[in-house]
Order: sequence, then C-alpha cells, then structure tokens
Amino acid sequence: MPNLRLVHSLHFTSATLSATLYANLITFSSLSPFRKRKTFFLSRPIFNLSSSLSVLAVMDNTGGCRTKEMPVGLDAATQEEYASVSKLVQEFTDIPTIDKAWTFKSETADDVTHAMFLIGQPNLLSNKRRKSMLSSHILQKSNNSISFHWAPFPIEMTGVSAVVPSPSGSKLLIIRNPEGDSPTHFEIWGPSEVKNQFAIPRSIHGSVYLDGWFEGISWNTDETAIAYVAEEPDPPKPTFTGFGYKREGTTDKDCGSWKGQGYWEEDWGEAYAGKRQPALFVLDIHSGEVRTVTEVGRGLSVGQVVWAPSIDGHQYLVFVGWPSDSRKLGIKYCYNRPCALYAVKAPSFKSEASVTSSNAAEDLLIKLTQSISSAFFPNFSPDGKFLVFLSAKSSVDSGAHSATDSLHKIEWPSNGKLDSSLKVIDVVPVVMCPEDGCFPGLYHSKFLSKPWLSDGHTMVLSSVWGSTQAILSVNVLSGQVSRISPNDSNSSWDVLALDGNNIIAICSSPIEIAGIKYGVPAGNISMDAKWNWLDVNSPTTKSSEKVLSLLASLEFDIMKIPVRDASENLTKGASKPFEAIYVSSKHQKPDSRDPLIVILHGGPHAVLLSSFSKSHAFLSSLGYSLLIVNYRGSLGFGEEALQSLPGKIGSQDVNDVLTAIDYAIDKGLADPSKIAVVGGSHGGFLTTHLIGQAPDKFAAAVARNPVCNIALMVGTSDIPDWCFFETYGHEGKSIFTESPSAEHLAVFYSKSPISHISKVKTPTLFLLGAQDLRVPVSTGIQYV
Ligand SMILES: CC(=O)N[C@@H](C)C(=O)N[C@@H](C)C(=O)O
Repeated sequence: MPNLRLVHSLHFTSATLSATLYANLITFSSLSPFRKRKTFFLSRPIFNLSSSLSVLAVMDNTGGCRTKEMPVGLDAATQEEYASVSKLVQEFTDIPTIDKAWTFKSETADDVTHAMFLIGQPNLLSNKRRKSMLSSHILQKSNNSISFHWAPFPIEMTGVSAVVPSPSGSKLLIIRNPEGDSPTHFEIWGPSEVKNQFAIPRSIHGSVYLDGWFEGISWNTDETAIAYVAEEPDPPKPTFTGFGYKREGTTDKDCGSWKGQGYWEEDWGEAYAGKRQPALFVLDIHSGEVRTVTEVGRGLSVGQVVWAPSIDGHQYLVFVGWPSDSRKLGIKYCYNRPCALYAVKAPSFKSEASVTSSNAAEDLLIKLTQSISSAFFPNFSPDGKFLVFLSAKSSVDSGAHSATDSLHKIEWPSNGKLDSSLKVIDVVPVVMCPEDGCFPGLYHSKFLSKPWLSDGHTMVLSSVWGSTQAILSVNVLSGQVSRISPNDSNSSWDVLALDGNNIIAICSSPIEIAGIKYGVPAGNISMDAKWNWLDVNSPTTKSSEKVLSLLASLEFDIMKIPVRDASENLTKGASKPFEAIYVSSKHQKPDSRDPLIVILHGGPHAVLLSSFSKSHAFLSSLGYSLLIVNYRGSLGFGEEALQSLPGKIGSQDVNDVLTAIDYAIDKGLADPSKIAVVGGSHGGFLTTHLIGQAPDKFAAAVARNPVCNIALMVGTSDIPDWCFFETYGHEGKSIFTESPSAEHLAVFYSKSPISHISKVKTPTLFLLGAQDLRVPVSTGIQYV
C-alpha cells in the first residue's frame, strides 16, 4: 500500500500555494521531462473554491516517510533547477490578462473611438491581483484600415472594486468595497475630476455584489441614479453583559460584555460563506441618498438589476430573483437553482410624500417570467421593445447543475399595465443533438451591457462551441444564430466590447497568449455577413522573451475521439465523438515521446476550453504533453451528450478518459509508461477513480479537492442534490432527500473512487482545501 505523508497543514493562499508547489515540490523521476529526478506538478494552481486552510497530502509508493522540512539535502544543481523553474512560474504568472473593455465615441472626431481596457495581473508575493487601466485611441483611416494608439503605461486602480461608465459615456462610477467595518465608497467621475463621492455606511448596506452572478450595477437613462445589488445590512449582534442578555446591539464599551454572532443565517454555500443576502438599492448621484427597494422582501435573493424603459411615465427596475423559501443549496456553478425576472417600481427621490403615494396603489412586485423555471441576464433592446434574457431551464428542469441554455424575449409594453401575463417567446432553443460542425447550443454566454449591433435587433455574444469559445451573432427577431469568429479557428474567442458594428475581441489558444482582434463586418450586417478579423498590436502580448520562445516551440490540436460504447442504448447525441485538446512540443521525436499529463475538468457539466491557461502553458513549456479531455457530459456538445452522463459517473466518464488516452497512444502521441492524470473536484473524482480502476496506467496523479466518497460528501456538502442527480441520473432529482437511507449510501459508495481504493498504487499528490463547502476536506482525508 502507498504511504501517506501529510506534507503541510498551513494557511496557504492560492497564489503562494501555486508558487511553492511549482517551485519546490519534489519528485517523480519517471515523469520529469527535463532531468532524471523527481518533480511534482499541479493541474490548477489557483483553487477555485475556498481554501485558505489547506492540507497537502502525498501518497507515495516509496515506503519511506520524509521529515517535515522539505525538500531536504538539495545539491547545488537541484537548487539551481528549482530556482529556474520558480522563475519560470513567476514569468507565466506575470502575464497580464485583459478582463474588460469599454469604448467611447470621440466628441470631436467621427473617426476616433476611445477605449479603456481593464488589465489584471496577479501579484504572487502579496497574493493579490493588481488591476490597472490602459487607454487607447482607435483610429479609422480613410482606406478603412484601423490603428490602435496605446497610452504609454497603464494606471493602477488601487482599491477599485468596480468601474461602470454611464450610458452616454460622460460619467464614470467607481465603487470601492469596504475592508472590515468601513463604508462602501461610490465616486462619480467626470472627464478630469471626481464630481461626487459618497460613503455608504454598513447600517445601510454591506459590500456591493461583484461576483458575476448576483452582481448588477445599472445607470438610469438620464444618469441621475444608479441601481445596484449589495449585501443587506449587518443585523445587530446580541450582547451579553453582567446584567444578562441584551438582544439589540449596543454601543457601550463595556469590557465585561461578550458579543455573540446572532441568529444563524443561511448563505448560498461555497464562495458565499458569510455573505449576507443580496438586496436591491438605488443611489441618487447628486444627493448621495440611498433607498432600499423594500418591496422585494427577504423571501427573494436578488441580482442582475437593470433599469427598464418607462411605462406610462413610470420607472421600473427589472431584476432576477432566486426564491429561498426552503433550504438555500449552493449556487456557485449551479444553474439548476430556479430563478425568475421580476419588475418593481423604482424608488423616487423627488419627495417622501410622492414616494409613498406612488407605491401605495400598485402591484408592488411583478413576476415577469411565470411560465419558465429560469430567467437571468435581462437586457433591453435599444428601442426598448424587447426584454431579452437567458434561461437555464434545461438545468433546473432536469437537475443537472449546468446544461444547455436557451434565449428568450418578452415584448415590453410601452404603455398600459405591466403584469405577469406577458408572453415568454423562444428565440434560441436548447440544441439536443447538433449536426456535425453546426451550432451546438448556448453555453455560459454572458451579455455585454451594450451587446447590440446598429440594426437594433442583433446581439453579439460569446458561447462555448465544442472545446472552443466562439463569438456569435443572434438575431432576436428571427432567432438566427451565426458564428462570426472564424469557422476554421481552433482558438477561443471572446467579445470585449463593440465599437459601433465593429467588435473588439480577444483570441487565445493553449500556445498563444490572448491577443486583441478587431472584427469588421464585410458589407451590410446581415446574418450572412462575413467578418474580417484584424490583428491588433497590443502591449499586453509582449511577454518575456523566454515565455514567448517556449510557447513558439509548442503546437496543439483538437482531436475527435469516437466513443467506445456507441452500440449501447445511447441517444444519437451521446454516440457522437467527444473531444480532447492535445498540446505538445513541435520537436518531439516519434521514438521518444514526452511524458503526458491528462487534465480533467470538474463539474462534471463544465468544459476546458482551448483558451490560454497559464498553468497548462507552464506545464507544456516544461516539456510535458497535455491531453485535456472533454468527456461526454461536458458543455458545448448539445444536450443529449450532456445528459448521457448523470447516473453513469465513475463509468462512462472514466471510460471516455481511458478511450482518449488509448487513442493518443495508438496515434503515437504518448508513451504508455509516462502518463500522469490531474483533476479537481469532479475532475479529482475521475483522477482517483482512474488510479483505482486502471492502476497500471498512471505513473503519477494529482487530485485537488477530489470527490472520493459521495456517501461521505452527501452529508456535509452544500450541494447534496448533486450527489443524488449524478449518482442516480434523472430519477435523482425526484428521490433527493436531505436524509439519505442506508441503501442510498451504499449506492453512493459503490459509485465512488473509494470503492476501488485497494487497487491503488499510483503516487498521488492531494491538494485539499480545508474550508471547501462543496467537496468537504473529509472525503479527501478519508481516501488518503
Ligand atoms: C457543481 C460542482 O461544483 N461540482 C463539483 C463536484 C465540481 O466538480 N466542481 C468543479 C467545477 C470545480 O472545479 O470546483
């Protein structure tokens, strides 16, 4: 049996953990591509889930047990090598990313657009992320060519949490979320100075939500008010004094008192631990007055607020509401939580009297999407006639935590009454089984705040398409979807901003850092318009010479892997090939293959895209080939393929990974004696299944927060429903109970990696986040 060595039990932070591991960890000689010595490696250095207290455990097959100080007895050459690997980690980590962009038409010149790019760069040593703003002028020349003129340096945005330009582009909102008990700061900037600034105390609300999900910050059209989502105020903490329990908060500085935590309140699980319920607020940017939208009530968690076009002169807010009448199950990565669009009259700042009278007689809260189980990302067409939104109804109705999305619209009444009888019209349906090379459905799309082309009914968005991300146009009148990033590109494309009908996008691949592309429609923006993509010379791609030359020595391909069990009783979509991204050195010799790392995503209904990943690129630069397997059940391949996995986890997904590995071996792309496997969460479930079910296949493995025993996980995870759905398949949704029976537990156990533990002999590194609410640390600890 392998030995377990608990290597560290420290307060790791994600960035220091990655640096420490990449730079200093020991050791598997058979796999090291560059020296005959042992080296550990990691799949994803940054933990997705909370892990401030982490446990790092190593199971090895050497029979020996090291002392705690590691690494020991390094010779000079080893030290030098560690230093150089550590430096390389730093160089990859330092690569900046372009996170957002905004465009502003010049007031003085028609042929000039001003653009601002939000740049992110991790600061490894302080374990923080630097944010900076880089400006550029986009110049349209008379011969129709385009040139970007960059400011010489970016400006660091110290302490800035969010940046939101007003619709006209004449004002800029800056939000600074509080640290500790301090207030939230709102600043309204003009072209050269701060026009207004307000500190909103915690008695009004806590941090503004900026999580990409509940998050919503919206200017009204006359740019006098901003609606947003923030944590409801902290309740007073109970105080116990020498005279007994005082229920209300107290300002007494009584040293003899003890402050309790107050009533226990549910949160939305992993990544939301300790976050207070999201609530709706409106700020008057002139007076600094903040009004709470009280009509919503505590039964709904709210998010994604936008101002609606007025109806009969009344201003409404439209937002997403997640009911929380029963237990709040984890929401991170879980699109199967029902949600709907609601409208509420916006609070008025005119006078107290008019506020009270205008709200008194009306229906206070209107549910707009009664007929559909999920509605989110509301966005109004420029003429205000349509309210367009995405839906994860497939996910809610089936129970899969993520699935194929659909796009819908509601005709917005410009006069008359707003009520719950508005019809939800389908625009882009769920794609069950895409024809080869055709649109596979919408996955993980996000809308820009202004996604519309000049015809007023075509949206530009990005979506997962197989193992790539593609830019699409969607005509919301006809429902027609067109791929406007190049059809023949294996790279991944994401839209950053529109410049009129032109598109500012980023494009990257496993071997290419994200670069900016500028898309210009050839002719009219009809649905079959072709888009010409111009390369933009951007300072963000000028990485270190070393990194660029290492990346230049790599190549990649997206392979289609035929399924092995296609003869079984499968739907058409589940019988189609799945995909794997293969990354390798251009200079591999056929008779001596580099060691191969098989990389597996979690979820299981997620995907690993062909976009640039620093950690993956770092590993390939060290001389490892990568096989990134998007097994059936992944996003991006149609609903039938996705829904084929629930009920078959631990077998269908494991077999797909083994099929992909054998495919690579048969094609001469991998040496069967030099294969490692890495994965986190459900990817860790697969990793630990694989080393149990195929014990001779892997020379090494790394599992991050792995699901090793569903019978143990179900009792403490924030998503116990996941355990039922993925184990039992579609009946799992109806049989889900918070008190599993002995029979349920036996089935969970039998489908878990732990049921194969006796066969394991692969040296395995475990990265366990001790505060992970999703896949609790206990399942990993029990396994090791
Ligand atoms: C829905 C979900 O969170 N499932 C987990 C078991 C999982 O695999 N999570 C992935 C997305 C992760 O990387 O954390």
